[in-house]
Amino acid sequence: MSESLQTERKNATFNIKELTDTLNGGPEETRKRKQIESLVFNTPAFHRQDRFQLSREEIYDYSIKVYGELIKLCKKENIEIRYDNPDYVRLVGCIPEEIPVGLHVGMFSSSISDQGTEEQQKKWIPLARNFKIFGTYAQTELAHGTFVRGLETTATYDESKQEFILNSPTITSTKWWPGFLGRTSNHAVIAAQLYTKSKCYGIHMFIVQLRDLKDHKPLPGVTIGDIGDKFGFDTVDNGFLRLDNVHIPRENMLMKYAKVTPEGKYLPPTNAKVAYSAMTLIRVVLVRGSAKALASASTIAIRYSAVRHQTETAPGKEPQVLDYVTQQYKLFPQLATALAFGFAGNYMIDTFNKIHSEISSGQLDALSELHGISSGLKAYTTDTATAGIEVCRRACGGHGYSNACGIQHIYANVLPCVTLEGENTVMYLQAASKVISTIKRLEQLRRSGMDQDEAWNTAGIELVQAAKAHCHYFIVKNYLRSLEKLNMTPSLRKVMNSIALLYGNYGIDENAGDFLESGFMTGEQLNLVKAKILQLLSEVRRNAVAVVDAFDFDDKYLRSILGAYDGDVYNRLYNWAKSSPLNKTEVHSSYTEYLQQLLKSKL
Ligand SMILES: CCC/C=C/C(=O)SCCNC(=O)CCNC(=O)[C@H](O)C(C)(C)COP(=O)([O-])OP(=O)([O-])OC[C@H]1O[C@@H](n2cnc3c(N)ncnc32)[C@H](O)[C@@H]1OP(=O)([O-])[O-]
Ligand SMILES: Cc1cc2nc3c(=O)[nH]c(=O)nc-3n(C[C@H](O)[C@H](O)[C@H](O)COP(=O)(O)OP(=O)(O)OC[C@H]3O[C@@H](n4cnc5c(N)ncnc54)[C@H](O)[C@@H]3O)c2cc1C
Repeated sequence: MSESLQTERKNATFNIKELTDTLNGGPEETRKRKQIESLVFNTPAFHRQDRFQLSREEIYDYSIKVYGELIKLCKKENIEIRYDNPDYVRLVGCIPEEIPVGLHVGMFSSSISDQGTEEQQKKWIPLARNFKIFGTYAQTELAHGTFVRGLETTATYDESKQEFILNSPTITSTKWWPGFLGRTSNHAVIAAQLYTKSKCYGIHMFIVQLRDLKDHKPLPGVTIGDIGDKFGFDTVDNGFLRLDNVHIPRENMLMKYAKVTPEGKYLPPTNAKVAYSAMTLIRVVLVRGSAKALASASTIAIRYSAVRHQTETAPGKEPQVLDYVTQQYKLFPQLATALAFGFAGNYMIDTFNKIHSEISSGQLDALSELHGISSGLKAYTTDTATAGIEVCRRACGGHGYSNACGIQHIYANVLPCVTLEGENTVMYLQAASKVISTIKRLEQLRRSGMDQDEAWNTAGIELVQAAKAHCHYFIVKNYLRSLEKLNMTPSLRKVMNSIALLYGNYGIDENAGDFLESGFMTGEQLNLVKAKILQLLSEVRRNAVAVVDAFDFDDKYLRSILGAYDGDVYNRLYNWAKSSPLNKTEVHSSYTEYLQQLLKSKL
C-alpha cells in the first residue's frame, strides 16, 4: 500500500463508510450492492487482463461472451433482467463494457412494454426477458438521425393480407448506427413511416424479425452488417440494415396508442410523441451514467495525484502533485461535478418513474415536461462529463496517455453520448423552448418580421446558452436541496457543504462573463468568488482521497493502474509494460524481416 495514500486516508475528517452509505441510499443499499457486485467480480469471465490489447474482432467476441455470462448469472441468481429491477441495475452497473443487454432491455423491450398492447406484451416480453430473441432499436438512417420525422423507411399496410411491408426505398434510408444490429440481434424495433390506404401517417414503431432463429442467417429481404471501426463503443457492432419487401403481420406494429385496424383504418394516438418514449428513458439513464463516468475518472486522477510527487520545492521535499493549487483547481471541480450530477441523476430517475407511471395509465400531460428536462440534462451532463474526464486524464501527465491509466476507456465510451440519443445542441434547443428569457428574444425577432423558423435559427446560439445556464442552475439548486434532505453527521456535512460550495462558486467563475454582462455581479464580487474558491480548494484537499474512496469503485471495475486502491503505481506500470504483446519475444520478427536487411545493405 502506498504510504501517501495511507496518510491521506488517516487524515480524513469524516467516516468514509458513512459517505458510501449516504451516496448509496443507506447501509442496507450498500450491503445489497456489494453482494451483487461480488457475483461479477468473483466470476473471471467478466474481466480479462488483456482487454486493452485485443483486436476489434476479439473485443466484439469478448462482449458477446460477457453478455452470455451475465444472462447465465442472472438466471442462476434469479435476478430478473428489466431496467426497473434495482438488482439488475446494480449487476449490469459493475460491468465496465457496453454489452447488448443495454439496448435489448433499455430500448427494444422498453419500447414493447411502453408502446405495445397487452396482447403484444404478453407475446413478446417473455421471449425478450428469457432471451429467446435478441433485440435492438433501429431508428437512425444514413441521411437522418436528428430529424426523426424525415426518416424514409416505409411500412405499408396491405389489408388483403393484414400485413405491413417494410422497405428501404433509397440508399439514404438504410438504417445506420443501431447498436448490436450488425451481428448480434435477430429482432429490432424499427421506426418507419406508416402508410395505409395510400396515406402517410408519420413515424411509428414495428417489431421486425431480421435473422433466422435456427442459424442466425439474415431472413429474405434483409441486408445487414457492421458499419466498421469507430471512436469508442468498440465492443458494439453498430450496424446497417436494408429491407426489401419484408412482410410482417399487422400485430407487429406497436399499437398501445396509435392503431391500424384490420381494414386499414388509422386511429391516431392522443400524443404522437409517445412513440419516442424509449429515447426519453435512455436520456434519463445517461444523466446518472455521466455522473458515474466522471466519478471514476476523478477517482483515478485524485488517487494518482496523491501518489505522484514532483519537483523539489525545498531541499529533500518533493510535494504530492495534489498539493499544487493548479492541480486542485483542475480536479476538485470534477469531483464536485460528479457528486452534483449524481444527485441530478437521482432526481431524474425519481421524476421519470413518477411521470412514467402517469403515462402508462394514459395521462400524457407531463410527457412534454419530462422531454424538456431530460433533453437538457442529458446534453448538459454528457457535455460537461466528457470535458471533465479529459481534464482528469491530462492531470495524470505522461502516464495519462498510457492505456494503463484507464481514463481513455471511460472517455471513449462517454464521448458518443454527446451525440447518440439526440445530438446535444439539438437537445439543448428542445430544452430552450422552456426558458422564459429566450421566449422574449424570439418574440422580438418575430416582431421584426421573421417567421418562426427563421427567428428560432437566428436566436439559436442564445437559445443553447440559455438552456445550458438553466440546466446548470437546476443542478446547483438540486444539489443543495439534496444535501439539506440527507441525514449526515456534522463532520460529513461539513465536507459535503465545502464541495457543494466549490461547485457553485466554480460555476460562477467559469461563467463570469455572463454574470458581469448581465449586471448580476460586479468585478469586486467576482474577486470574492475567486478568493472563496481558493479557500474551498484547501478545505477539500484534506479529504479528497477519502471522498473518492467513498465512491467505492472496485479495482476490477476501474481497470486502472494509476487509480488502483493500493496506489502501487510504479511496480504495476513496470509489469504492465513487460506484458505488452510487443515484448513477447526478446527479438521482434520485424528485426529479421526489415532491420537486419538494412544493417546488411551497402547504402
Ligand atoms: C445505449 C444508447 C444507444 C443509442 C441509441 C440511439 O441513439 S437511438 C436514436 C436516438 N435518436 C434521437 O435521439 C433523435 C433526436 N431527435 C428527436 O428526438 C426529435 O426528432 C426532435 C426532438 C429533435 C424533434 O422531433 P420532431 O421533429 O418529431 O418534433 P417537432 O420538432 O415537430 O416537435 C413537436 C413537439 O414534440 C415535442 N417532442 C419532441 N420529442 C419529444 C419527446 N421525446 N417527448 C415528448 N415531446 C417531444 C417537441 O418538444 C415539440 O413540442 P412543442 O414545442 O410543440 O411544445
Ligand atoms: C455510438 C453511437 C450509437 C448509436 N446507437 C444508435 C442506436 O442504437 N439506434 C439508433 O437508431 N441510432 C443510434 N445512433 C444514432 C444517433 O442517435 C444519431 O447519430 C444522433 O441522434 C445524431 O443524429 P445525426 O447523426 O443525424 O446528427 P446530425 O443531426 O446530422 O448532426 C450534425 C450536426 O448538425 C447539427 N444539427 C442537426 N439538426 C439541427 C437543428 N435542427 N438545429 C441545429 N443544429 C442541428 C447538430 O447539432 C450537429 O452539429 C447511435 C450513434 C452513435 C454515435
